[in-house]
Amino acid sequence: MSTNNSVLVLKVGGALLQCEMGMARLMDTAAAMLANGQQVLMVHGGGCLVDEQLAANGMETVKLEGLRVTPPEQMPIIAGALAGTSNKILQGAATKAGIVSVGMSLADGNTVSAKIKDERLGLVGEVTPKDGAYLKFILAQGWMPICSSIAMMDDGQMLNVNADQAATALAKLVGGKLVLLSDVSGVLDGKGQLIHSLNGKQIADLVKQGVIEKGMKVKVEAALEVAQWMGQAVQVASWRDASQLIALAKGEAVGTQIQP
Ligand SMILES: Nc1ncnc2c1ncn2[C@@H]1O[C@H](COP(=O)(O)OP(=O)(O)O)[C@@H](O)[C@H]1O
Ligand SMILES: CC(=O)N[C@@H](CCC(=O)OP(=O)(O)O)C(=O)O
Repeated sequence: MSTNNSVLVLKVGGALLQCEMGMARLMDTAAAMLANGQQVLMVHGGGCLVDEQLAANGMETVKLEGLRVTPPEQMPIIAGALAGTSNKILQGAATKAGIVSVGMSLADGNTVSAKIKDERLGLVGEVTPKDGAYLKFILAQGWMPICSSIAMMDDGQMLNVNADQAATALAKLVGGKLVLLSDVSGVLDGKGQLIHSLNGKQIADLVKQGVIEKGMKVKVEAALEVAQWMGQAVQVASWRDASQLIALAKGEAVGTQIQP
């Protein structure tokens, strides 16, 4: 496949949305990149907002290996929290930083194909790249797409997709460079120290040892899939760390490099 490094796919985790300063710093970084002619596609989660909204509606949160079990009655709340609240909070921060953005979801523009991932997870989706025309149009204007991880099947059924897996499909679609930004500085070892580089075998070992678990397991596996597809490292880093953002803007390696 051809790799086009001109698009930077930045995935941000939900905890960012609860940190005004983190959002402002990240959006200022993105604004500077855009001003430099760098195309930026932002993909976001919002797991903690979903947890809050479900609790406020008297509903329970159940996760299986980092993925939210999504019964049909929870789907409207989850879609509201991700495609609604989370998406618009980020769009607000982007607008404040002077970025022209397009708030969207995986359901827009024929961008991905979506199907049920595993019946045990309910309305959880698995997405594959379909048509990049809509995203490429937005990017070509110098605008920044801000994409939530709500997808739709051909019959109109909404699906809840893990946002790291959403970013994987979009990075493949645009042949972009993927950076997964979380609330931790990267993948940490059993002593809480940053691991600078990981390959597939090392990831499998750390998962087996229980050092990499839950959301981080989903994240590193998503990163590995893209690293192998692109033939280049995918970075897992932090939106919290101002120095990582500065390094990122310079194109330097930050956080943990997930090697193909
Ligand atoms: N080895 C590990 N290194 C770092 N974080 C880990 C590790 N194992 C599990 N985690 C957990 O994974 C979380 C990041 O995954 P997740 O909550 O899905 O992030 P995000 O919402 O940013 O996508 C960390 O905050 C941490 O609690
Ligand atoms: C299926 C599944 O687990 N969907 C996730 C989507 C949001 C997400 O991934 O948010 P973070 O990036 O903040 O973790 C969820 O419902 O929490």
